[in-house]
Amino acid sequence: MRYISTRGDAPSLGFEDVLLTGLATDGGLYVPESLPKFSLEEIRSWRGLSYAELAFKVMHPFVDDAIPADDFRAMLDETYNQFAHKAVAPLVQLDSNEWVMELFRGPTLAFKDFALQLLGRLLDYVLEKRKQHVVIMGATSGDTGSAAIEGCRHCEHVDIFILHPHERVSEVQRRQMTTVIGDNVHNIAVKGNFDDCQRMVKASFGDQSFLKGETQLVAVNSINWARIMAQIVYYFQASLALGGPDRSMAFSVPTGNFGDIFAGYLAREMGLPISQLVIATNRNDILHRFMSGNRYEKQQLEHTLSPSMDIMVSSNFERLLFDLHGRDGAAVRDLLERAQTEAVSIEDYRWKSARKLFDSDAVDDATTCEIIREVFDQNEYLLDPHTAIGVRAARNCRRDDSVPMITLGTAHPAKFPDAVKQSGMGVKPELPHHLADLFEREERYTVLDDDLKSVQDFIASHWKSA
Ligand SMILES: Cc1ncc(COP(=O)(O)O)c(C=O)c1O
Ligand SMILES: N[C@@H](CCOP(=O)(O)O)C(=O)O
Repeated sequence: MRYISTRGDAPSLGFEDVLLTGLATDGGLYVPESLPKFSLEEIRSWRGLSYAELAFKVMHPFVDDAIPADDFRAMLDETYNQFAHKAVAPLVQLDSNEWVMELFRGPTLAFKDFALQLLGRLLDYVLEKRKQHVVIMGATSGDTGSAAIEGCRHCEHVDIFILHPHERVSEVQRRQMTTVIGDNVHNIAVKGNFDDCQRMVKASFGDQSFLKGETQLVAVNSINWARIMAQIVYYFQASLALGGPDRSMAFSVPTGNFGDIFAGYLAREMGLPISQLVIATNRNDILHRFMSGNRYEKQQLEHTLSPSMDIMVSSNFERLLFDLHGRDGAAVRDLLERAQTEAVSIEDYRWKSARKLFDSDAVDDATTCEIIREVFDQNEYLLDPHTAIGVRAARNCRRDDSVPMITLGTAHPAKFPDAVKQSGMGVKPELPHHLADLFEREERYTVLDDDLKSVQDFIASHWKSA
């Protein structure tokens, strides 16, 4: 399997190199040159497989011969055996034909564990083979950071630097990152927002001279293809559990960086019958505005009760635009360069083809609280604010009641006790046992200005060999 850039002007890479990359040299994102396609018969034959076995079927074509099949299987077993539920991604029914897929049963309580616990193992494997050291640089609005740290903290050949927006993540999220004390773990609180953090990460991938050629950067954000690849699997899992592929499914996806929903789009392209994908955003609704009116226009980023989705520049939207433009990298580059400074649209027929599959909704904080209360009253089931946005959008956008509607439950409510409290809920979501003493643990992090040079100087002077 070869991977090509969405901007059409970077060398194609194999899986191992794509794993060790962030942005392509032309500033684009890597995507598979062609997607594996599965027949309904083949998908049907996967009924009854364990999550790890299913993950192997779905992901192996992407990994190809870069990792021997038995080694890859062992990594998948290890990764998904550490989840707290036997089903790994259990489904909870809210109403007739309405479901939440709980993606928060991994060690750091968010969907990021599905890819990042695997990514840590993949990196360890490849770096050990190459005897190579790398510096991981990632941006987080709260969840990627802790999952990446958990996934990579034991990697011998890695230093990990995670940038989070200072005072803009929940206290639980911050502590999940900053209480992991290790010589190779570095948390930076940036006086800015998530977009500022992500901008610095991308700029650093574009020019790595601050590392003086002594090591290289690797991405843990969903700009790294391996993240998207691992997130495709649970769409197959949910569908198979509810009668797929012999019936079509709809998914509602709490969306920020557009990685999770792009994985759903790929599952469909690979042959899984999906009739609807709902983009569920908070007030930072650039994607909803684009889907409703074909106008892609950045606005001021707002702080909401769903902080992990406080994102304006959704990296993976570029991967969808690439497909919408017939994989014309030059057209994508031109569009995104213009989008830096002005509102942009795409040709009507391209936009309409996106609209055939994607619906969208934007949910404000008051409505988020309302839906948390409503679902708790009806089902005695506590939603986190991100999942609540997904449930609300699912209900608003549903096209066909006979099609199962599955909302991706992207985080555990215990990560956001303040939002739960603001919803007027009398219940306090408990942290699971392994995090019960989180508030007593020592924290370590460095606060820096929103300044690229300060961040790069910090990294240059703190990675192991520096
Ligand atoms: C809890 C939660 N829900 C939803 C999202 C949005 O996912 P994506 O960025 O893949 O669109 C994120 C962060 O990305 C998240 O942490
Ligand atoms: N919500 C994310 C933001 C980063 O998204 P990613 O999927 O590209 O890593 C977070 O919690 O950090």
